[in-house]
Amino acid sequence: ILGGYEAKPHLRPYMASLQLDGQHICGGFLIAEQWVLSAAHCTEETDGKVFQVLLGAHSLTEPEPHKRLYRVRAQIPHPGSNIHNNKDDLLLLQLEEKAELNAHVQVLPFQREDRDVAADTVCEVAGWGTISHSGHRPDKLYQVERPVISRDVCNHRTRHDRTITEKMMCTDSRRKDTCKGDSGGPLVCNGVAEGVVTAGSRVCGNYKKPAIYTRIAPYVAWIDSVMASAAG
Ligand SMILES: NCc1cccc(Nc2n[nH]c3ncnc(Nc4cccc(O)c4)c23)c1
Repeated sequence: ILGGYEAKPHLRPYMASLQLDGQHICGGFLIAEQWVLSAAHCTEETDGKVFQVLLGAHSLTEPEPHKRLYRVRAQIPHPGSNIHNNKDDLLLLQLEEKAELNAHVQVLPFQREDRDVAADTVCEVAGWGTISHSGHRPDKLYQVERPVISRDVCNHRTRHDRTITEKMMCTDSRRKDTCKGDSGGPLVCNGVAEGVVTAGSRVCGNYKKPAIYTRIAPYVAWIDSVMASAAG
């Protein structure tokens, strides 16, 4: 997160850190007791290794009550996701067991109605991604508020030039923005997850490249079917 600030500990109890060998790779969030939603691109440089999911954390390294690392039973990328574009950039992770819910570990509701969030709506995004252009990785969760920008503005030829589909949304990226390691985290508008951070052009903090999110509502059928099929 660039231009943001340290989050108040445990006020975002749905936040997940997707880790490999103890290192934070991507964000994610708890959508059900045994399910985390993240971004498919997060599996790109993992050469087939399976993530572990840290829940209940504020600090990545310090011991904290209710902080717990979960093994992952299955990682299911959306069938339409691919390395060449940002389409269908979603990843479902089934935890080895149901997460123990408490004050620090909670599910975040996601938007089920497929309707665009109005431009200028101020939403929040949090993550353990880099907090400087030099790539400084924070130990604590950071967050920032960002206004939604319309798809037409985001698709302008000087911005993302018609690559933003109706299954994506954008927020202003002037100074305050998502960055490396924030992918997979939720864009929360009025307490509801509306989008999932995708890296897009990978640029951070440049107003010419607004932040891009995969909208969740268009994927409700896929999410529900995967969770139902693997249930039990
Ligand atoms: N703002 C959109 C967005 C969301 C999520 C991730 C990303 N960026 C990145 N995703 N993956 C990356 N691998 C290497 N470098 C990256 N960006 C980077 C790193 C240092 C300085 C800087 O100006 C940009 C990214 C960008």
